[in-house]
Amino acid sequence: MVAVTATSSYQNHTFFSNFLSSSPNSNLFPLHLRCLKRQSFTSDVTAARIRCKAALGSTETKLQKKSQYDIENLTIWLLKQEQAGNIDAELTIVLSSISLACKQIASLLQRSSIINLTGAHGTINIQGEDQKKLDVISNELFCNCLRSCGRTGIIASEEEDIPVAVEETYSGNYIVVFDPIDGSANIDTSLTTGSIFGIYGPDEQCLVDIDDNSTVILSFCIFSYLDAEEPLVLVSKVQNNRMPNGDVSQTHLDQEKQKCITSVCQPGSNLLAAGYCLYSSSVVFTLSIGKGVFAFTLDPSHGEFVLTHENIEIPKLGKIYSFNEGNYDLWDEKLKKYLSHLRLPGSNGKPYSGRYIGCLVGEIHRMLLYGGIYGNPKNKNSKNGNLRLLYECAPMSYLVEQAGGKATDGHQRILDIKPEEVHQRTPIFIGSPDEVEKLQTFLA
Ligand SMILES: O=C(COP(=O)(O)O)[C@@H](O)[C@H](O)[C@H](O)COP(=O)(O)O
Ligand SMILES: [Mg+2]
Ligand SMILES: [Mg+2]
Ligand SMILES: [Mg+2]
Repeated sequence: MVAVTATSSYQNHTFFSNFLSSSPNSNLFPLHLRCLKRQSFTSDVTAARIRCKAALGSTETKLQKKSQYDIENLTIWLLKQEQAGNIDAELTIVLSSISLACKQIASLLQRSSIINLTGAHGTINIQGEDQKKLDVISNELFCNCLRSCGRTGIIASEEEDIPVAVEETYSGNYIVVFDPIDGSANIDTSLTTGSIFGIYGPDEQCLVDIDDNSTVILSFCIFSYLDAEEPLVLVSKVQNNRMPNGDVSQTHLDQEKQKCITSVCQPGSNLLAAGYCLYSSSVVFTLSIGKGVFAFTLDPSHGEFVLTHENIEIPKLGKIYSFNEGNYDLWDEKLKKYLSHLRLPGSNGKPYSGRYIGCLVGEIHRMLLYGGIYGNPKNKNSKNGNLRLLYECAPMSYLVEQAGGKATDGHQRILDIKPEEVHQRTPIFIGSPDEVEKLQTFLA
């Protein structure tokens, strides 16, 4: 017998299915997976049967083959990965909550000019960028979904000054880093934008550091967000370090804050999963859990992410380069020579094509499918380029490597760099393996 209590949290179908699957009665899971499959497929299969019957007069042989009617949505895909032991139930829930946030953001972006969500929010983030309204709202949507799912301990976002701990009642183990809207300068012109995310497990070193007598895992921090009226002090599990009146000392809070930052600042090689959602003529949720790259396109008529790109492999070579050439005179000489080389006509009489969207997600999505190279190099005005290591470059490098590509800062693999700060920037060159190698010969 399973009892379900209503909560105020925003939950979707996968959260509920995982509630069932994490039930002590493990028999529920396969049964439930079968139910899910039936629910999702019944109407499509019925429609397929009717159409086949009309067209061919025979249904069976047609339906036994893999056809356009074989639809797999993100929920089913995640549950299958879970059943195969590739991810645990908790990570399934986290990923599902992120996909929910992305659907919400996609919907707002589509209507942004109509519902007054274009333009500036009037605030500046810690990196000195003017925040758009949708930078702020999308950040809240991400935070809300991650909090509601109850499986996230700490989040770090482009739009948050420091990592934020999820309050104890909702807290879980996973650490999620994200850029809620990538390419937000494109919002007001209805051009391509995206969201980027990466998921880490708890940092081992950090756990070892915690006092033995404390039961705290990752829910030790002090920050609040969203609808909380008062800053929440999340210390109830920290039994030690209390002052005589029961309060927690400022020094201790500072230490815990530092531990939160330490937990988040992991190299990309520790990522357990990463992905992006592209908001363009289609909305495409692209994901890796360390076993290849899969992309799911939002079917707006059903509100479902449907598997459309299975096991994406980046072409070894490509004929497109994406650099902001407005910075050309600010680059170093070796890089200029490389760009000049790309602009020379090749043996077929054609040079590389230059394409630049101004949105990392858009550049990477195109590159995963067509190949090529993207660069955001250091320049005379910006010694580390524009992009942030933790929630832009590392998740994208993880995806591109999973698809067979490469990512480097010019000297070392992006995934090997351990961030020292949450908003640290890094130069990046990323793309088809042979293209990145060629660039490295120019930079050597
Ligand atoms: O959109 C981006 C910045 O991210 P943001 O909107 O701040 O999340 C990047 O993806 C841009 O591609 C990049 O910053 C553009 O760099 P420049 O062309 O300005 O050098
Ligand atoms: Mg920004
Ligand atoms: Mg960005
Ligand atoms: Mg952003």
